[in-house]
Amino acid sequence: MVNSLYFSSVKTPQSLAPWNSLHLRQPLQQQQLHFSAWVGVNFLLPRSLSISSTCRGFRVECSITKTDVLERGVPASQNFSGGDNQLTCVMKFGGSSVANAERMREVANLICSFPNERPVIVLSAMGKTTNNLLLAGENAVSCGVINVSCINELSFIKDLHLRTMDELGVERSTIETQLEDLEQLLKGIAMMKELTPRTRDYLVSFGECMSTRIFAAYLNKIGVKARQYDAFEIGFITTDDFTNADILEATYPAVATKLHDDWNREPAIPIVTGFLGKGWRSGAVTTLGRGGSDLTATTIGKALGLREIQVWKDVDGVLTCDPNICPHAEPVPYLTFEEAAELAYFGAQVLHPQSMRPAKEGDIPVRVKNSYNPNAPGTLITRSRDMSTAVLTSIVLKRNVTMLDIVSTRMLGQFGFLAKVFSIFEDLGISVDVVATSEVSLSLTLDPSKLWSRELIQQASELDHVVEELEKIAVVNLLQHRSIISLIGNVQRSSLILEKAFRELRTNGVNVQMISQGASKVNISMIVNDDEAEKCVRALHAGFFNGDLEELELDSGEENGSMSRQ
Ligand SMILES: Nc1ncnc2c1ncn2[C@@H]1O[C@H](COP(=O)(O)OP(=O)(O)O)[C@@H](O)[C@H]1O
Ligand SMILES: N[C@@H](CC(=O)OP(=O)(O)O)C(=O)O
Repeated sequence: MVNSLYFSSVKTPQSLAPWNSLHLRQPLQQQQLHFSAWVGVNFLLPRSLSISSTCRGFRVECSITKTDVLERGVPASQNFSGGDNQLTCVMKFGGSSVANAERMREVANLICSFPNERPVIVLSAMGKTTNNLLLAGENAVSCGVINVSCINELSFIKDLHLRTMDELGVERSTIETQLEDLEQLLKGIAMMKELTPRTRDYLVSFGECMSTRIFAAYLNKIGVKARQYDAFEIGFITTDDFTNADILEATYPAVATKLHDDWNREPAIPIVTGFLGKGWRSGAVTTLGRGGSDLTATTIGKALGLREIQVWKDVDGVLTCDPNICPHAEPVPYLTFEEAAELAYFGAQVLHPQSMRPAKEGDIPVRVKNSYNPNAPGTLITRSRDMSTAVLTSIVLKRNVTMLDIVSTRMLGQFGFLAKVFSIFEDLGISVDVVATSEVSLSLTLDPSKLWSRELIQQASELDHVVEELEKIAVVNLLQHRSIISLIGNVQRSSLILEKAFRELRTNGVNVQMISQGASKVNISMIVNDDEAEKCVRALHAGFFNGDLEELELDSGEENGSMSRQ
């Protein structure tokens, strides 16, 4: 018996729109609206409904009236952005920006240096705390209960947080409960000799829960009114995919209502934990995948309909390449949501892969800035940009990818081959990154983040299972330790990009094993061996960003693309 429902997406005859956009942007033409929705948290009861189960949970078909939408739905985003005294932007500060007391002081000064902003602040865990929590958990599995308090990483985490509070003049009691609970949890892990993905998420949540409490206490101490929030308590509702959960639509109205109501009751800068959510079925703490605080920030931006989302990092914006591979990589001043999403998806650590989606849906500009160098202009990510002079924007490397070569055992002209292959991946719940096909053969790479969110043993057996299933219809070659090099740029200049890229790779004696031009038209992906990938990226970067593109352009006779719009 289902007695509480949330309508995550609303299907009108015209479009599929997020729930709060319906209030704001879609005129309600009809008296009766028909909905297709996921069951979630308590929100609204429909007039009629039918429920069927699907692979991801329940699917609900229902209808409610226009009056229900207007009277019982959440307030529209316009309520949050319209007033003179409302919240204006999100500022997200990553672990590197709040790594110690000095950094927290600088971030507080930075926030105060924008007196016209009324920001929502999203914080990650301090410095490398998430990594240390994970290591502490892994050590707890084998160290025995009595040795838990001696785990090095636990001592490091305690010292860092206690020292930070002392240096900031914040009461140690601010995170007393969290430190006690953390040690208790590690003892529990030691007792069980097991660290499940669910426990792992609860364990790492202590990082963000502590950093936000300390920072909010510090702001209050210096006279800036602030209020701390745990994301899982204010409506961040996710799937139950521990360690890599997806945000559900229920989040937007819930978060907007909570932050908006509290602000209106008594204005205080909200300090929200990044990275965390609450699984809708389990009710347990979930995480959004590594680097997930960016997604928290863009989700809040969309939920509240804010003017801008700022993500503050330790680099001068999105760069032409990972600076750890190419130290001379330069900031990219402008990107479209589409370019930024491809870049993040194909491995640029600077942005979380899913973080552009809410910003794009809400059409809210994202600014990537450097908290160590606030005067640097950073990168502005928007719906469209001038592409008239753009060739290549950035080069991205994704390592340790698994590639499959699949050749049909049937004759040429056999239909349904690709459909069969992809239905095997669908059944096994494995997503595919890059694909290249001919009529009887197919090369593809598997999304490592989805694969790696599972237990190692499970991963290996899943790969075996994939191969076993595919071998019923094809000859399969499993190739591991490959890398995807993605060239993100103006694909209206693709011939120029390819000509230049292959010239550089040939000069370096590299053989490309597969190539694919994304349908999104901003990405050309090439697969090479892991051990030659960095060399290739450096050669490509030198060729495109320090090289003589003009010389090539004169020969190419290609038309310049003008404006990219999604
Ligand atoms: N294309 C890129 N542009 C900028 N930074 C990149 C890029 N690729 C990788 N990085 C790395 O991403 C880091 C910033 O991301 P991240 O560590 O998640 O920041 P934060 O913890 O501050 O949110 C940089 O220090 C840099 O080493
Ligand atoms: N602390 C989490 C979430 C996060 O977003 O961190 P950062 O902003 O420092 O990348 C992590 O390390 O994954």
